[in-house]
Order: sequence, then C-alpha cells, then structure tokens
Amino acid sequence: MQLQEILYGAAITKLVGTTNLDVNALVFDSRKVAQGDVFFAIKGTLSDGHDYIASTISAGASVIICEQMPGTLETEITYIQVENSAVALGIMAANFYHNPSSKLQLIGITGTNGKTTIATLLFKLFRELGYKVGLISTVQNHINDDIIPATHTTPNPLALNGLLNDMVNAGCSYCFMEVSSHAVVQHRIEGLIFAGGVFSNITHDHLDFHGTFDHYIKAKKSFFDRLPKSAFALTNADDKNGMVMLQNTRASKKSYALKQLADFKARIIENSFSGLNLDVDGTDVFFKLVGSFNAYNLLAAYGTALLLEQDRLAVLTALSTLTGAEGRFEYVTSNQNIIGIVDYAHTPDAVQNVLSTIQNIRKGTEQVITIIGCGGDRDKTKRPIMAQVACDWSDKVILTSDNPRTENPQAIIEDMEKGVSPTNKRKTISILDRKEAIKTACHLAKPGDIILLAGKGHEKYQEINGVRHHFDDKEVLTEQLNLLS
Ligand SMILES: CC(=O)N[C@H]1[C@@H](OP(=O)(O)OP(=O)(O)OC[C@H]2O[C@@H](n3ccc(=O)[nH]c3=O)[C@H](O)[C@@H]2O)O[C@H](CO)[C@@H](O)[C@@H]1O[C@H](C)C(=O)N[C@@H](C)C(=O)N[C@H](CCC(=O)O)C(=O)O
Ligand SMILES: Nc1ncnc2c1ncn2[C@@H]1O[C@H](COP(=O)(O)OP(=O)(O)OP(=O)(O)O)[C@@H](O)[C@H]1O
Ligand SMILES: N[C@H](CCC[C@H](N)C(=O)O)C(=O)O
Ligand SMILES: [Mg+2]
Repeated sequence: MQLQEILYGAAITKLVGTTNLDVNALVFDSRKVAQGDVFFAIKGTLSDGHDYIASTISAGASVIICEQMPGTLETEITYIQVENSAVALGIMAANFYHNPSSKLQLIGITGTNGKTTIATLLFKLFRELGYKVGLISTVQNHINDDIIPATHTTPNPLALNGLLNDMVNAGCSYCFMEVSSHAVVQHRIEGLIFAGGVFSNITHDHLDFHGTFDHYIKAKKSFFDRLPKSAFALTNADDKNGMVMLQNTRASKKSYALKQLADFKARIIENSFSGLNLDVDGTDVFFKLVGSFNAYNLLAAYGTALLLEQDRLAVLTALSTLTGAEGRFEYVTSNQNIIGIVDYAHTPDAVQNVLSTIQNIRKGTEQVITIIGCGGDRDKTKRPIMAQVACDWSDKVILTSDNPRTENPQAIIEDMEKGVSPTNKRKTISILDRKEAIKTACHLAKPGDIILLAGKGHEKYQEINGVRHHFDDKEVLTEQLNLLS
C-alpha cells in the first residue's frame, strides 16, 4: 500500500523524505519490524519506542513515525513527525484497513464493570435476531460463530482494525466491543467511527494507571466526548457519574435506569438463583441472568437494541433465552448440595454486588465462604477494600493468589490482610496456593453452603512472572466438589 494513502487524517508536524513509496506493514514493536515496514515510536509506561528507531532501520524499516526527530537522519528513510505517535497509529491503522468501522455499526461499551456482559449479551442477541455480528471482548472475540482468542479487553489499533476488517469481509453489519479506560488513554480507539456508546458504571479500579478517580472518570468520559453527532450515547442514569459522561457529547443522549427517570426503565419483580424477573418498560419478562447488577446489564443491552431500531418484543423474547458471559456468576452444585459460584469480580464494587446478590437469594441458614485474591501489577489500593468487602459479606473468607504477575504473591495477600478488621480476623485464613484454597473451602463447606470463587472468572491461566500456567477456577472447583462425594 502507498504511504500517502495511509497518512490521510494524521496530523503531521514535519516531514523528511518521500511519501511516494509502497509500505509493507505498520509496526509499533521494534522486535517485529521487517523490510519495508512503517515503525511507530510510541512512549509507553515502561519504555520509549524512540529508543529503538535505529535498530528498526537496521531491521529494514523504511518509514519512521515519531514525536521527536532523531539527532541524525538516514538519507533513504522517510521520517514523519507527529504530535502523538499513538494517535497517528490509530488513524493510520484505520486507513491501512480501509476504515472498516465505517462499513458496519460499531457500538462501544465502557465502564468499570459489566462491559463483557453487555457486549456478549448484545452479540448473542443480534445473532438470535438473525444478523451477522462481531464481538470484541475480554473473554474472546467473535466473527459470527468463529472464535478469535483475546489478549486484551480492547486490542491495539492494528489488531482492532484487522479484526473489524475481517468482520466486514464476513458480512457483519454490527460489532459490539468493549472499550477499556486503558484503550481510551492509550488511543487504541483513535480513528474508529462509532454508531453508539454505552456506559455501565464507574467505581474504584485502575488507580495505579489513572492516578486519581477524577482522571479515571475523564478517561471514560472522553470516549463519549469523541462520539459523532450521528451516534447515540446511552448511559446508566442510576450511576452517580452516569450523566457526567454525556455532558459534552455531540451524540444523541439516552439513558436507562432502575431508580431514576430514564428512556429505558426496569423494575425488579424477583431475583432468585434461577434468574431475574423484571418489568421492562411495562412488560413482565423472566431472564436467565442472576443478580440485580445484571438487571442493569440486561437493560443496557435492551436499550441499545432499541436504539438500533430492533423490534421491542423480539428483543425481549430473545434476551429472555440468553445466558451471560463465561465465568460471570456461573454456578455448579455438588452431590452434597454445596453451591459453588465462579465470578470475575475483581473490583470492590463487583465483589460487593456478587455477595449482596448471594445474600438476597440465600435462604439464611447456610454459610457463605468466599475465596478471593488480587492481581499483581495492578491497583494496590483496591486490595484491602476487596478483602474488607469479602469479610463484611461472608461467613468465612480465604485470601489467596490471583495472577501475581511480577509481584510477590505473599506481599499481595499482606496488602489484602490490612483491610481485615480485628473482628473479621477470626473468619479469615490466608492460603497462598489457589488450588489449596479451593480445596480447603470445599472441606469447610457443609450441605447447603455457598462457595464464591472470585476474581478470575473465565481465565484459563494463572500468570506468575510472565509465565501463564494452566489454571481454570471452574475446573478446579468442580473437581474438588466432586471429590467430596
Ligand atoms: C499498562 C498497559 O496498558 N500497557 C500496554 C502498553 O504497553 P506499554 O505502554 O507498557 O509499552 P512499553 O513496554 O512501555 O513500550 C512502549 C513502546 O515501545 C515499544 N517497544 C518496547 C520494547 C522494545 O524492545 N521495542 C519496542 O519497540 C512497544 O512496542 C511500545 O510501542 O501497550 C502495549 C501494546 O499495545 C500493551 O500490550 C500493554 O498492555 C499490557 C500487556 C497490559 O497488561 N495492559 C492491561 C493493563 C490492559 O490494557 N488492560 C485493559 C483492560 C483493563 C480492564 O478493563 O480492567 C485492556 O484493554 O486489556
Ligand atoms: N453492571 C454491573 N455492575 C456492577 N458489577 C457488575 C456489573 N456487571 C457485572 N458485574 C460484576 O463485575 C464482574 C465483571 O463483569 P464483566 O466481565 O461483565 O465486566 P467488565 O467491565 O468487562 O470487566 P473488565 O474490566 O475486566 O473487562 C462480574 O463477574 C460481576 O461480579
Ligand atoms: N482487565 C482486568 C482483569 C483483572 C482480572 C484479575 N484476575 C487480575 O488479574 O487482576 C485487569 O487487567 O486489570
Ligand atoms: Mg471485560
């Protein structure tokens, strides 16, 4: 492809060399550069791509996109200076793939919790309604029935536009994608054209990356600020910051709520282990998803479908048949009638929501045993709070490892223990090994008891020092529960 063609829309501040040349691929990692590639020098959280410019030229790069020109310039190379290389990558990746987001209806879902659930519900719903659809999510990506493994909640711009292009080629008319706050700040969604944006909620997470809660709100809000006038922006009016998200958007403002006045309204009639009975805009419907937080997710999916001009009753009928995403409130029952729940709750709010749901639907005499850990190289301030919430809402708590990544797992548990009050200490034990922790919970449980295994949901690995070891919460919990009988 010609360099000129992919530069359209990129804000160039200085150009040295020709733009009249054929380029091979766009690359932002020096270790992957090949002959004829365009290398984007991006300033990251760990290193600065500008430090690798010389090595990419040795590896065959013919074009360098950078924020600062190198001290010495090679004669055969084209150097393009831009204000922000990550923004340029987003725009040029979209051009490279002929702007696939403009050829289908792309809906972005953002918020602390619920993105995967809402995106997955919408994907399944639109498949049920007979459409060709794409999904970009934490668990996995989909192009109709084909599964493409996911590495991030929101992929990098090249992977993202590549996926969207494959969706267009497969005839998809809709794509539902999660938009993480990391993706917004790192400009992974630059150059995409959204037909709609959906906000779920915002609570404590990722303060290691965003610094303050205010910056975290601004990151989410900037997704709505950049939506075009032709799009819709659907927010959760019950969330304290729901309306803030829409303050400066040009998109058409819509809302959903259980408590406030809103364009799409629902009321919980009944919430049990078998599902949710809701009144949705005057229609009584039974859904398979469990927990009041899922009433919000269902309502967000319903509102989005109606804004995409789908038939209301067809939408409600199809939604009522759907299950949620893998690893979200998934439960197994042992022969001894012990209930094991696997859930991806990895924020204080999610842990509280899941445990309060269990509280609301339990009979009262059984114990709730929670197994919980926190991820390494992630927000340290949420650790004591997650432990505290787990203790406040459970009869017994086992603190254990999640994904320690590059941190010492024992130190992560000690951070969590700081949130355990003296009165809660007696119901808490710490077991470093996650499998041992699960085994212990199963031994402690009596018939009728409920075990919540929180934090890793669908994940099929435990990441320790850069190595992903096979670990599947549902598999281990089921195995341990079966060993009891
Ligand atoms: C903190 C974070 O988001 N990091 C992401 C970021 O990496 P980074 O900024 O640390 O990159 P860096 O290592 O500093 O390098 C800067 C630049 O130099 C380049 N480089 C670096 C080394 C080298 O030898 N040569 C070279 O060219 C890199 O390719 C990069 O372009 O950009 C990389 C490329 O896109 C991502 O893979 C990486 O995701 C890491 C692995 C990650 O774990 N991210 C998580 C936190 C994340 O993004 N999570 C959200 C979901 C969160 C949620 O919803 O809960 C997600 O969307 O997945
Ligand atoms: N609407 C909601 N409000 C609060 N908590 C929720 C909501 N939906 C789901 N949760 C809780 O959050 C967990 C994660 O849900 P989900 O995977 O849908 O969120 P996510 O936003 O995609 O998360 P991530 O940021 O990791 O991608 C669930 O397992 C559940 O415990
Ligand atoms: N998208 C989230 C997932 C957290 C899942 C939890 N198991 C952990 O490893 O912290 C993150 O990257 O922060
Ligand atoms: Mg997700």
